[in-house]
Amino acid sequence: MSIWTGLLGAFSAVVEGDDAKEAFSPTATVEESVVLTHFIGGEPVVAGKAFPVHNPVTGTVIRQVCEADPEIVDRAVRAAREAARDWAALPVAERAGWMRRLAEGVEDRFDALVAAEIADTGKPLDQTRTLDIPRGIANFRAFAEIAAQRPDDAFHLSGVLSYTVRRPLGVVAAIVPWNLPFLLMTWKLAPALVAGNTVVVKPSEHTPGSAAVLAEICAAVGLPPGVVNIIYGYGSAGRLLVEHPGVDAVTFTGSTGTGSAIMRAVADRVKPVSFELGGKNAGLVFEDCDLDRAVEGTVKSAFTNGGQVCLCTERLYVQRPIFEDFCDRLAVRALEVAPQPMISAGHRDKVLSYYALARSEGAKMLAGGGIPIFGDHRDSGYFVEPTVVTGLSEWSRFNREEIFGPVCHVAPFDTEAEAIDLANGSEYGLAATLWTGNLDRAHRVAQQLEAGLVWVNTWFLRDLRTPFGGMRLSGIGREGGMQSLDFYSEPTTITIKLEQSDA
Ligand SMILES: NC(=O)C1=CN([C@@H]2O[C@H](COP(=O)(O)OP(=O)(O)OC[C@H]3O[C@@H](n4cnc5c(N)ncnc54)[C@H](O)[C@@H]3O)[C@@H](O)[C@H]2O)C=CC1
Ligand SMILES: O=C(O)/C=C/C=C(\O)C(=O)O
Repeated sequence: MSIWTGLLGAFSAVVEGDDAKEAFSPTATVEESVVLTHFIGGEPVVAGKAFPVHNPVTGTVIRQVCEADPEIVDRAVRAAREAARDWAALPVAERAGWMRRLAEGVEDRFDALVAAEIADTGKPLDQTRTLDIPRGIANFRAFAEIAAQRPDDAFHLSGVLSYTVRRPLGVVAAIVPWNLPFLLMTWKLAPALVAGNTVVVKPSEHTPGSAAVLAEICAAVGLPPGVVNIIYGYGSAGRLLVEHPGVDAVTFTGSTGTGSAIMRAVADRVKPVSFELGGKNAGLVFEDCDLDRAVEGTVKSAFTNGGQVCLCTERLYVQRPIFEDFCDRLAVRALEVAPQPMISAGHRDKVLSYYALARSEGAKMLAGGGIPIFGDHRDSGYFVEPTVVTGLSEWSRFNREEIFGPVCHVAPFDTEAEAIDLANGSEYGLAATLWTGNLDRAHRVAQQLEAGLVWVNTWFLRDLRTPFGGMRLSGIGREGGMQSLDFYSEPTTITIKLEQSDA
Protein backbone atom coordinates (compact mmCIF):
# COMPACT_ATOMS: atom_id res chain seq x y z
CA MET A 1 0.00 0.00 0.00
CA SER A 2 1.31 3.45 -0.86
CA ILE A 3 1.93 5.69 2.12
CA TRP A 4 -0.14 8.38 0.45
CA THR A 5 -3.29 6.42 -0.25
CA GLY A 6 -4.08 4.83 3.03
CA LEU A 7 -7.78 4.31 2.51
CA LEU A 8 -8.12 2.10 -0.52
CA GLY A 9 -9.15 -0.68 1.86
CA ALA A 10 -12.33 1.21 2.73
CA PHE A 11 -13.92 -0.39 -0.28
CA SER A 12 -14.02 -3.81 1.31
CA ALA A 13 -15.60 -2.38 4.41
CA VAL A 14 -19.24 -3.23 3.89
CA VAL A 15 -19.80 -6.75 5.18
CA GLU A 16 -22.44 -8.82 3.50
CA GLY A 17 -24.55 -11.91 4.09
CA ASP A 18 -23.21 -14.91 6.05
CA ASP A 19 -19.79 -13.36 6.61
CA ALA A 20 -21.31 -10.94 9.05
CA LYS A 21 -21.64 -13.19 12.09
CA GLU A 22 -17.96 -14.15 12.04
CA ALA A 23 -16.84 -10.61 11.27
CA PHE A 24 -18.33 -9.27 14.48
CA SER A 25 -17.22 -11.99 16.86
CA PRO A 26 -13.54 -11.66 17.87
CA THR A 27 -13.92 -10.08 21.30
CA ALA A 28 -12.35 -12.97 23.20
CA THR A 29 -8.78 -11.67 23.05
CA VAL A 30 -9.52 -8.73 25.36
CA GLU A 31 -8.56 -9.31 28.98
CA GLU A 32 -11.67 -8.35 30.86
CA SER A 33 -10.01 -8.19 34.28
CA VAL A 34 -7.46 -5.53 33.31
CA VAL A 35 -8.22 -1.90 34.14
CA LEU A 36 -6.78 0.42 31.48
CA THR A 37 -4.43 2.93 33.06
CA HIS A 38 -3.44 6.40 31.92
CA PHE A 39 -0.05 6.76 30.20
CA ILE A 40 1.78 9.77 31.58
CA GLY A 41 5.48 10.62 31.32
CA GLY A 42 6.13 7.19 29.82
CA GLU A 43 4.58 5.34 32.76
CA PRO A 44 1.23 3.65 33.41
CA VAL A 45 -0.67 5.68 36.01
CA VAL A 46 -3.54 4.17 37.99
CA ALA A 47 -5.74 6.93 39.32
CA GLY A 48 -9.32 8.08 39.33
CA LYS A 49 -12.38 5.88 39.60
CA ALA A 50 -12.95 3.25 36.93
CA PHE A 51 -15.64 3.42 34.27
CA PRO A 52 -16.95 0.59 32.06
CA VAL A 53 -16.67 0.13 28.31
CA HIS A 54 -19.31 -1.94 26.52
CA ASN A 55 -18.92 -4.15 23.47
CA PRO A 56 -21.48 -2.88 20.93
CA VAL A 57 -22.06 -6.35 19.47
CA THR A 58 -23.36 -7.85 22.71
CA GLY A 59 -23.87 -4.88 25.02
CA THR A 60 -21.67 -6.51 27.68
CA VAL A 61 -18.96 -4.74 29.69
CA ILE A 62 -15.55 -5.65 28.27
CA ARG A 63 -13.20 -3.41 30.22
CA GLN A 64 -12.84 -0.98 33.07
CA VAL A 65 -10.90 2.20 32.47
CA CYS A 66 -9.38 4.80 34.81
CA GLU A 67 -11.16 8.14 34.57
CA ALA A 68 -8.98 11.26 34.60
CA ASP A 69 -9.73 13.81 37.32
CA PRO A 70 -8.26 17.33 37.52
CA GLU A 71 -5.07 16.07 39.18
CA ILE A 72 -4.45 13.49 36.42
CA VAL A 73 -5.11 16.01 33.68
CA ASP A 74 -2.68 18.40 35.32
CA ARG A 75 -0.06 15.65 35.67
CA ALA A 76 -0.38 14.71 31.99
CA VAL A 77 -0.05 18.32 30.82
CA ARG A 78 2.97 18.86 33.08
CA ALA A 79 4.62 15.70 31.70
CA ALA A 80 4.04 16.97 28.17
CA ARG A 81 5.47 20.40 29.06
CA GLU A 82 8.57 18.88 30.63
CA ALA A 83 9.24 16.89 27.47
CA ALA A 84 8.45 19.74 25.09
CA ARG A 85 11.77 21.59 25.02
CA ASP A 86 14.00 18.59 24.24
CA TRP A 87 11.52 17.19 21.70
CA ALA A 88 11.24 20.52 19.89
CA ALA A 89 15.05 20.82 19.82
CA LEU A 90 15.47 17.58 17.86
CA PRO A 91 16.17 18.00 14.14
CA VAL A 92 13.05 17.26 12.10
CA ALA A 93 14.79 14.28 10.51
CA GLU A 94 15.14 12.71 13.97
CA ARG A 95 11.49 13.25 14.79
CA ALA A 96 10.63 11.75 11.40
CA GLY A 97 12.73 8.75 12.40
CA TRP A 98 10.62 8.37 15.55
CA MET A 99 7.47 8.39 13.40
CA ARG A 100 8.88 5.51 11.34
CA ARG A 101 9.72 3.62 14.54
CA LEU A 102 6.15 4.14 15.76
CA ALA A 103 4.87 2.82 12.41
CA GLU A 104 7.02 -0.28 12.86
CA GLY A 105 5.74 -0.62 16.43
CA VAL A 106 2.18 -0.54 15.12
CA GLU A 107 3.04 -3.23 12.58
CA ASP A 108 4.48 -5.39 15.38
CA ARG A 109 1.27 -5.04 17.43
CA PHE A 110 -1.11 -5.21 14.46
CA ASP A 111 -3.23 -8.08 15.81
CA ALA A 112 -3.53 -6.55 19.29
CA LEU A 113 -4.70 -3.29 17.75
CA VAL A 114 -7.23 -5.06 15.53
CA ALA A 115 -8.61 -6.95 18.54
CA ALA A 116 -8.83 -3.82 20.70
CA GLU A 117 -10.53 -1.79 17.99
CA ILE A 118 -13.07 -4.51 17.19
CA ALA A 119 -13.84 -5.11 20.87
CA ASP A 120 -14.63 -1.44 21.47
CA THR A 121 -16.45 -0.65 18.22
CA GLY A 122 -17.89 -3.90 16.81
CA LYS A 123 -16.31 -3.05 13.44
CA PRO A 124 -15.99 -5.82 10.85
CA LEU A 125 -12.69 -7.70 11.02
CA ASP A 126 -11.97 -7.11 7.35
CA GLN A 127 -12.43 -3.34 7.63
CA THR A 128 -10.28 -3.12 10.73
CA ARG A 129 -7.48 -5.09 9.08
CA THR A 130 -7.59 -3.21 5.76
CA LEU A 131 -8.57 0.31 6.76
CA ASP A 132 -8.39 1.35 10.41
CA ILE A 133 -5.03 -0.02 11.53
CA PRO A 134 -3.19 0.30 8.16
CA ARG A 135 -4.21 3.96 8.07
CA GLY A 136 -2.54 4.43 11.45
CA ILE A 137 0.69 3.06 9.98
CA ALA A 138 0.25 5.23 6.88
CA ASN A 139 -0.33 8.32 9.03
CA PHE A 140 3.00 7.89 10.86
CA ARG A 141 4.92 7.14 7.65
CA ALA A 142 3.29 9.86 5.55
CA PHE A 143 3.96 12.67 8.01
CA ALA A 144 7.57 11.53 8.42
CA GLU A 145 7.97 12.10 4.65
CA ILE A 146 5.93 15.29 4.47
CA ALA A 147 7.86 16.96 7.30
CA ALA A 148 11.22 15.94 5.91
CA GLN A 149 10.33 17.46 2.51
CA ARG A 150 8.90 20.74 3.74
CA PRO A 151 10.71 23.73 2.19
CA ASP A 152 11.23 26.97 4.15
CA ASP A 153 9.81 30.19 2.68
CA ALA A 154 12.36 32.84 1.61
CA PHE A 155 11.76 36.04 -0.42
CA HIS A 156 14.28 38.54 -1.73
CA LEU A 157 13.01 41.93 -2.89
CA SER A 158 15.00 45.14 -3.48
CA GLY A 159 17.79 44.18 -1.12
CA VAL A 160 15.49 42.93 1.59
CA LEU A 161 15.60 39.26 2.51
CA SER A 162 12.63 37.81 4.36
CA TYR A 163 12.47 34.23 5.47
CA THR A 164 10.25 32.25 7.74
CA VAL A 165 11.11 29.78 10.46
CA ARG A 166 8.48 27.62 12.10
CA ARG A 167 8.40 26.54 15.72
CA PRO A 168 6.07 24.06 17.40
CA LEU A 169 3.05 25.28 19.37
CA GLY A 170 4.11 23.44 22.54
CA VAL A 171 1.58 21.07 24.13
CA VAL A 172 -1.31 19.93 21.94
CA ALA A 173 -4.54 18.40 23.28
CA ALA A 174 -5.94 15.79 20.87
CA ILE A 175 -9.60 14.96 21.50
CA VAL A 176 -10.54 11.86 19.54
CA PRO A 177 -13.98 10.40 18.69
CA TRP A 178 -15.13 6.78 18.67
CA ASN A 179 -15.97 6.15 15.01
CA LEU A 180 -12.42 5.68 13.65
CA PRO A 181 -10.49 5.70 16.93
CA PHE A 182 -7.03 4.57 15.87
CA LEU A 183 -7.13 6.20 12.44
CA LEU A 184 -8.12 9.59 13.83
CA MET A 185 -5.83 9.46 16.87
CA THR A 186 -2.79 8.83 14.65
CA TRP A 187 -4.02 11.39 12.09
CA LYS A 188 -3.59 14.00 14.85
CA LEU A 189 -0.59 12.54 16.66
CA ALA A 190 1.74 12.05 13.70
CA PRO A 191 1.78 15.65 12.36
CA ALA A 192 1.68 17.19 15.85
CA LEU A 193 4.69 15.15 16.94
CA VAL A 194 6.75 15.50 13.79
CA ALA A 195 6.22 19.28 13.94
CA GLY A 196 7.87 19.22 17.38
CA ASN A 197 4.92 19.32 19.78
CA THR A 198 4.25 17.02 22.67
CA VAL A 199 0.71 15.70 22.97
CA VAL A 200 -1.92 14.72 25.51
CA VAL A 201 -4.51 12.46 23.86
CA LYS A 202 -8.01 11.91 25.23
CA PRO A 203 -9.67 9.06 23.34
CA SER A 204 -13.43 8.69 23.39
CA GLU A 205 -14.87 7.10 26.53
CA HIS A 206 -16.33 4.41 24.23
CA THR A 207 -13.07 3.42 22.53
CA PRO A 208 -9.96 3.56 24.74
CA GLY A 209 -8.58 0.13 23.72
CA SER A 210 -6.40 0.95 20.72
CA ALA A 211 -4.99 4.01 22.53
CA ALA A 212 -3.89 1.72 25.37
CA VAL A 213 -2.04 -0.47 22.87
CA LEU A 214 -0.43 2.64 21.37
CA ALA A 215 0.82 3.59 24.85
CA GLU A 216 2.53 0.20 25.04
CA ILE A 217 4.01 0.79 21.58
CA CYS A 218 5.39 4.21 22.62
CA ALA A 219 7.08 2.56 25.61
CA ALA A 220 8.33 -0.39 23.55
CA VAL A 221 10.01 1.76 20.88
CA GLY A 222 11.55 3.97 23.60
CA LEU A 223 9.84 7.24 22.70
CA PRO A 224 11.10 9.87 25.18
CA PRO A 225 8.80 10.01 28.23
CA GLY A 226 6.15 12.73 28.11
CA VAL A 227 6.16 13.16 24.32
CA VAL A 228 2.90 11.18 24.09
CA ASN A 229 0.54 11.06 27.07
CA ILE A 230 -2.84 9.34 27.05
CA ILE A 231 -5.60 9.98 29.54
CA TYR A 232 -9.08 8.46 29.60
CA GLY A 233 -12.45 9.80 30.54
CA TYR A 234 -15.71 11.32 29.42
CA GLY A 235 -16.27 14.75 27.90
CA SER A 236 -15.68 16.24 31.36
CA ALA A 237 -12.05 15.04 31.22
CA GLY A 238 -11.77 16.44 27.69
CA ARG A 239 -13.02 19.77 28.93
CA LEU A 240 -10.48 19.86 31.80
CA LEU A 241 -7.76 19.11 29.27
CA VAL A 242 -8.62 21.75 26.67
CA GLU A 243 -9.09 24.40 29.38
CA HIS A 244 -5.77 23.62 31.09
CA PRO A 245 -3.49 26.70 30.87
CA GLY A 246 -0.56 24.45 29.95
CA VAL A 247 -2.27 23.34 26.74
CA ASP A 248 -1.34 25.51 23.77
CA ALA A 249 -3.67 24.21 21.04
CA VAL A 250 -6.55 21.81 20.50
CA THR A 251 -7.25 19.40 17.67
CA PHE A 252 -10.72 17.88 17.80
CA THR A 253 -12.84 15.57 15.67
CA GLY A 254 -16.43 15.00 16.70
CA SER A 255 -19.82 16.63 16.85
CA THR A 256 -20.42 20.26 15.95
CA GLY A 257 -21.99 20.89 19.38
CA THR A 258 -18.87 19.71 21.20
CA GLY A 259 -16.70 21.70 18.78
CA SER A 260 -18.47 24.92 19.69
CA ALA A 261 -18.29 24.04 23.42
CA ILE A 262 -14.52 23.62 23.08
CA MET A 263 -14.26 26.89 21.20
CA ARG A 264 -16.03 28.70 24.01
CA ALA A 265 -13.88 26.95 26.62
CA VAL A 266 -10.61 28.09 25.01
CA ALA A 267 -11.78 31.52 23.84
CA ASP A 268 -10.34 33.46 26.79
CA ARG A 269 -6.86 32.15 26.11
CA VAL A 270 -7.26 32.41 22.31
CA LYS A 271 -5.88 28.92 21.76
CA PRO A 272 -5.59 27.75 18.14
CA VAL A 273 -8.16 25.08 17.28
CA SER A 274 -8.44 22.64 14.41
CA PHE A 275 -11.95 21.22 14.15
CA GLU A 276 -13.24 18.43 11.94
CA LEU A 277 -16.93 18.30 12.78
CA GLY A 278 -20.13 16.87 11.42
CA GLY A 279 -21.50 16.52 7.91
CA LYS A 280 -24.76 16.14 6.02
CA ASN A 281 -23.07 15.03 2.86
CA ALA A 282 -24.75 15.01 -0.54
CA GLY A 283 -24.34 12.47 -3.32
CA LEU A 284 -25.30 13.50 -6.87
CA VAL A 285 -26.10 10.75 -9.37
CA PHE A 286 -26.40 11.93 -13.01
CA GLU A 287 -28.21 9.93 -15.67
CA ASP A 288 -24.96 9.59 -17.65
CA CYS A 289 -23.25 7.65 -14.83
CA ASP A 290 -22.26 4.00 -14.80
CA LEU A 291 -25.31 2.89 -12.82
CA ASP A 292 -23.81 -0.29 -11.34
CA ARG A 293 -20.80 1.65 -10.14
CA ALA A 294 -22.95 4.44 -8.73
CA VAL A 295 -25.16 2.00 -6.79
CA GLU A 296 -22.20 0.10 -5.36
CA GLY A 297 -20.38 3.34 -4.55
CA THR A 298 -23.44 4.64 -2.75
CA VAL A 299 -23.80 1.42 -0.75
CA LYS A 300 -20.27 2.11 0.50
CA SER A 301 -20.70 5.83 1.03
CA ALA A 302 -23.93 5.38 2.99
CA PHE A 303 -23.29 2.19 4.99
CA THR A 304 -19.54 1.81 5.63
CA ASN A 305 -18.79 1.65 9.35
CA GLY A 306 -22.54 1.62 9.97
CA GLY A 307 -22.71 5.12 8.48
CA GLN A 308 -20.58 6.33 11.40
CA VAL A 309 -18.07 8.28 9.31
CA CYS A 310 -18.36 12.03 9.00
CA LEU A 311 -17.90 11.59 5.23
CA CYS A 312 -20.87 9.27 4.71
CA THR A 313 -23.64 10.25 2.28
CA GLU A 314 -26.95 11.01 4.02
CA ARG A 315 -28.62 13.03 1.21
CA LEU A 316 -28.71 11.46 -2.21
CA TYR A 317 -30.04 13.23 -5.33
CA VAL A 318 -30.65 11.17 -8.47
CA GLN A 319 -31.50 12.53 -11.93
CA ARG A 320 -35.15 11.80 -12.70
CA PRO A 321 -34.81 9.40 -15.70
CA ILE A 322 -32.87 6.89 -13.54
CA PHE A 323 -34.48 7.71 -10.18
CA GLU A 324 -36.87 4.74 -9.89
CA ASP A 325 -34.33 2.22 -11.14
CA PHE A 326 -31.64 3.60 -8.82
CA CYS A 327 -33.95 3.51 -5.78
CA ASP A 328 -34.97 -0.10 -6.51
CA ARG A 329 -31.39 -1.23 -6.83
CA LEU A 330 -30.19 0.65 -3.76
CA ALA A 331 -33.02 -0.76 -1.66
CA VAL A 332 -32.15 -4.32 -2.72
CA ARG A 333 -28.49 -3.78 -1.89
CA ALA A 334 -29.31 -2.17 1.47
CA LEU A 335 -31.12 -5.35 2.48
CA GLU A 336 -28.00 -7.39 1.61
CA VAL A 337 -25.62 -5.32 3.71
CA ALA A 338 -24.92 -6.80 7.13
CA PRO A 339 -25.97 -4.40 9.86
CA GLN A 340 -23.09 -3.01 11.97
CA PRO A 341 -23.67 -2.08 15.60
CA MET A 342 -23.86 1.57 16.58
CA ILE A 343 -21.24 2.57 19.12
CA SER A 344 -23.57 2.72 22.12
CA ALA A 345 -27.14 2.16 23.22
CA GLY A 346 -27.53 5.95 23.30
CA HIS A 347 -26.32 6.37 19.73
CA ARG A 348 -28.52 3.48 18.53
CA ASP A 349 -31.50 5.20 20.14
CA LYS A 350 -30.57 8.46 18.43
CA VAL A 351 -30.43 6.79 15.01
CA LEU A 352 -33.70 4.96 15.65
CA SER A 353 -35.30 8.24 16.69
CA TYR A 354 -34.48 9.55 13.17
CA TYR A 355 -36.08 6.48 11.60
CA ALA A 356 -39.20 7.28 13.65
CA LEU A 357 -38.92 10.94 12.70
CA ALA A 358 -38.81 10.02 9.00
CA ARG A 359 -42.04 8.08 9.38
CA SER A 360 -43.70 10.90 11.30
CA GLU A 361 -42.56 13.42 8.67
CA GLY A 362 -44.28 11.25 6.01
CA ALA A 363 -41.35 9.38 4.47
CA LYS A 364 -41.60 6.20 2.44
CA MET A 365 -39.16 3.57 3.78
CA LEU A 366 -37.56 1.81 0.80
CA ALA A 367 -35.44 -0.50 2.97
CA GLY A 368 -34.79 -1.08 6.65
CA GLY A 369 -36.05 1.32 9.25
CA GLY A 370 -35.79 -0.87 12.33
CA ILE A 371 -33.68 -3.18 14.50
CA PRO A 372 -32.49 -6.46 12.93
CA ILE A 373 -33.28 -9.72 14.72
CA PHE A 374 -30.43 -12.24 14.53
CA GLY A 375 -31.58 -14.90 16.99
CA ASP A 376 -28.13 -14.98 18.66
CA HIS A 377 -25.86 -12.96 21.00
CA ARG A 378 -26.10 -9.92 18.72
CA ASP A 379 -29.71 -9.34 19.73
CA SER A 380 -28.48 -7.64 22.91
CA GLY A 381 -26.13 -5.40 20.91
CA TYR A 382 -26.67 -1.96 19.39
CA PHE A 383 -27.56 -2.84 15.79
CA VAL A 384 -29.86 -0.92 13.45
CA GLU A 385 -30.88 -1.82 9.93
CA PRO A 386 -29.28 -0.14 6.91
CA THR A 387 -32.06 2.14 5.75
CA VAL A 388 -33.12 3.97 2.58
CA VAL A 389 -35.81 6.63 2.76
CA THR A 390 -37.55 8.84 0.21
CA GLY A 391 -40.34 11.42 0.01
CA LEU A 392 -39.19 14.06 2.53
CA SER A 393 -38.81 17.77 1.90
CA GLU A 394 -35.41 19.44 1.88
CA TRP A 395 -36.54 21.34 4.96
CA SER A 396 -37.40 18.28 7.04
CA ARG A 397 -35.27 17.78 10.13
CA PHE A 398 -34.31 14.38 8.73
CA ASN A 399 -32.68 16.04 5.73
CA ARG A 400 -30.97 18.80 7.68
CA GLU A 401 -29.49 17.15 10.78
CA GLU A 402 -26.53 14.78 10.96
CA ILE A 403 -27.82 11.30 11.85
CA PHE A 404 -24.48 9.40 11.78
CA GLY A 405 -26.07 6.04 11.04
CA PRO A 406 -26.50 3.68 8.04
CA VAL A 407 -29.17 5.73 6.37
CA CYS A 408 -29.73 7.96 3.36
CA HIS A 409 -32.64 9.88 1.89
CA VAL A 410 -33.06 9.73 -1.90
CA ALA A 411 -34.73 12.52 -3.92
CA PRO A 412 -34.99 13.22 -7.68
CA PHE A 413 -33.61 16.24 -9.57
CA ASP A 414 -33.94 17.43 -13.16
CA THR A 415 -31.12 19.81 -14.05
CA GLU A 416 -27.45 20.17 -13.18
CA ALA A 417 -28.07 23.61 -11.66
CA GLU A 418 -30.81 22.21 -9.44
CA ALA A 419 -28.54 19.38 -8.31
CA ILE A 420 -25.83 21.84 -7.29
CA ASP A 421 -28.32 23.97 -5.35
CA LEU A 422 -29.67 20.93 -3.55
CA ALA A 423 -26.20 19.70 -2.61
CA ASN A 424 -25.20 23.15 -1.34
CA GLY A 425 -28.42 23.65 0.62
CA SER A 426 -27.01 22.56 3.96
CA GLU A 427 -25.49 24.27 6.98
CA TYR A 428 -22.68 21.72 6.75
CA GLY A 429 -19.97 21.59 4.08
CA LEU A 430 -17.73 18.59 4.59
CA ALA A 431 -17.92 16.15 1.67
CA ALA A 432 -19.84 15.48 -1.54
CA THR A 433 -19.79 12.66 -4.05
CA LEU A 434 -20.81 12.81 -7.69
CA TRP A 435 -21.39 10.06 -10.20
CA THR A 436 -21.19 10.95 -13.88
CA GLY A 437 -19.66 9.66 -17.10
CA ASN A 438 -19.10 13.20 -18.40
CA LEU A 439 -15.67 14.58 -17.55
CA ASP A 440 -16.62 18.18 -18.30
CA ARG A 441 -19.60 17.90 -15.99
CA ALA A 442 -17.43 16.29 -13.31
CA HIS A 443 -15.08 19.29 -13.19
CA ARG A 444 -17.84 21.87 -13.66
CA VAL A 445 -20.03 20.53 -10.87
CA ALA A 446 -17.22 19.60 -8.48
CA GLN A 447 -15.89 23.17 -8.56
CA GLN A 448 -19.30 24.56 -7.58
CA LEU A 449 -19.92 22.28 -4.63
CA GLU A 450 -19.50 24.01 -1.27
CA ALA A 451 -17.67 21.20 0.48
CA GLY A 452 -14.12 20.67 1.66
CA LEU A 453 -13.91 17.36 -0.21
CA VAL A 454 -15.52 16.24 -3.46
CA TRP A 455 -15.19 12.69 -4.78
CA VAL A 456 -16.02 11.88 -8.43
CA ASN A 457 -17.03 8.28 -9.22
CA THR A 458 -15.50 7.15 -5.96
CA TRP A 459 -15.70 7.82 -2.24
CA PHE A 460 -13.28 8.00 0.72
CA LEU A 461 -10.11 7.69 -1.36
CA ARG A 462 -7.45 9.66 0.45
CA ASP A 463 -4.11 11.11 -0.53
CA LEU A 464 -2.69 12.13 2.82
CA ARG A 465 -0.87 15.12 1.32
CA THR A 466 -4.15 16.88 0.48
CA PRO A 467 -6.12 19.28 2.72
CA PHE A 468 -8.87 17.52 4.66
CA GLY A 469 -11.73 19.22 6.48
CA GLY A 470 -14.94 21.14 5.95
CA MET A 471 -16.62 24.52 5.80
CA ARG A 472 -19.45 26.10 7.81
CA LEU A 473 -20.71 23.80 10.62
CA SER A 474 -18.31 21.10 9.42
CA GLY A 475 -15.27 22.67 10.97
CA ILE A 476 -12.44 25.13 11.14
CA GLY A 477 -9.17 24.71 9.28
CA ARG A 478 -7.74 21.86 7.29
CA GLU A 479 -5.43 19.05 8.27
CA GLY A 480 -3.50 16.82 5.87
CA GLY A 481 -0.10 17.33 4.29
CA MET A 482 1.45 20.78 4.73
CA GLN A 483 -1.81 22.12 6.18
CA SER A 484 -1.31 19.86 9.20
CA LEU A 485 2.24 21.08 9.65
CA ASP A 486 1.00 24.68 9.35
CA PHE A 487 -1.59 24.15 12.07
CA TYR A 488 0.84 22.44 14.45
CA SER A 489 3.48 25.19 14.19
CA GLU A 490 3.82 28.98 14.38
CA PRO A 491 5.77 30.95 11.78
CA THR A 492 8.19 33.72 12.64
CA THR A 493 9.14 35.95 9.72
CA ILE A 494 12.68 37.34 9.86
CA THR A 495 13.43 40.32 7.61
CA ILE A 496 16.96 41.58 6.96
CA LYS A 497 17.93 44.71 5.07
CA LEU A 498 21.03 43.77 3.15
CA GLU A 499 24.06 46.13 3.33
CA GLN A 500 24.19 47.15 -0.36
CA SER A 501 20.47 47.76 -0.52
CA ASP A 502 18.98 51.12 -1.46
CA ALA A 503 15.52 50.06 -0.21
N1 LIG B 1 -16.39 12.66 13.18
C1 LIG B 1 -17.60 13.07 13.41
O1 LIG B 1 -18.11 13.84 12.67
C2 LIG B 1 -18.29 12.57 14.62
C3 LIG B 1 -19.57 13.00 14.86
N2 LIG B 1 -20.21 12.54 15.95
C4 LIG B 1 -21.58 13.03 16.13
O2 LIG B 1 -21.73 13.45 17.47
C5 LIG B 1 -22.84 12.83 18.06
C6 LIG B 1 -22.58 12.65 19.54
O3 LIG B 1 -21.52 11.72 19.73
P1 LIG B 1 -20.50 11.95 20.92
O4 LIG B 1 -19.72 10.71 21.17
O5 LIG B 1 -21.22 12.52 22.08
O6 LIG B 1 -19.52 13.01 20.24
P2 LIG B 1 -18.66 14.14 20.89
O7 LIG B 1 -18.31 15.09 19.83
O8 LIG B 1 -19.32 14.70 22.10
O9 LIG B 1 -17.35 13.34 21.41
C7 LIG B 1 -16.14 13.29 20.72
C8 LIG B 1 -15.01 13.43 21.74
O10 LIG B 1 -15.12 14.67 22.42
C9 LIG B 1 -15.04 14.47 23.84
N3 LIG B 1 -15.79 15.57 24.46
C10 LIG B 1 -17.13 15.65 24.68
N4 LIG B 1 -17.43 16.85 25.25
C11 LIG B 1 -16.27 17.53 25.39
C12 LIG B 1 -15.92 18.83 25.88
N5 LIG B 1 -16.84 19.68 26.34
N6 LIG B 1 -14.63 19.21 25.85
C13 LIG B 1 -13.68 18.38 25.36
N7 LIG B 1 -13.94 17.14 24.90
C14 LIG B 1 -15.22 16.72 24.89
C15 LIG B 1 -15.61 13.09 24.01
O11 LIG B 1 -15.26 12.54 25.26
C16 LIG B 1 -14.99 12.36 22.82
O12 LIG B 1 -13.63 12.03 23.11
C17 LIG B 1 -23.02 11.55 17.28
O13 LIG B 1 -24.32 11.08 17.34
C18 LIG B 1 -22.63 11.98 15.91
O14 LIG B 1 -23.72 12.57 15.26
C19 LIG B 1 -19.63 11.71 16.84
C20 LIG B 1 -18.35 11.24 16.64
C21 LIG B 1 -17.59 11.62 15.48
O1 LIG C 1 -8.80 10.94 7.80
C1 LIG C 1 -9.62 10.26 7.18
O2 LIG C 1 -9.33 9.70 6.14
C2 LIG C 1 -10.98 10.07 7.67
C3 LIG C 1 -11.51 10.89 8.54
C4 LIG C 1 -12.83 10.68 9.03
C5 LIG C 1 -13.35 11.44 9.99
O3 LIG C 1 -12.71 12.51 10.42
C6 LIG C 1 -14.60 11.15 10.70
O4 LIG C 1 -15.34 10.25 10.31
O5 LIG C 1 -14.81 11.80 11.70
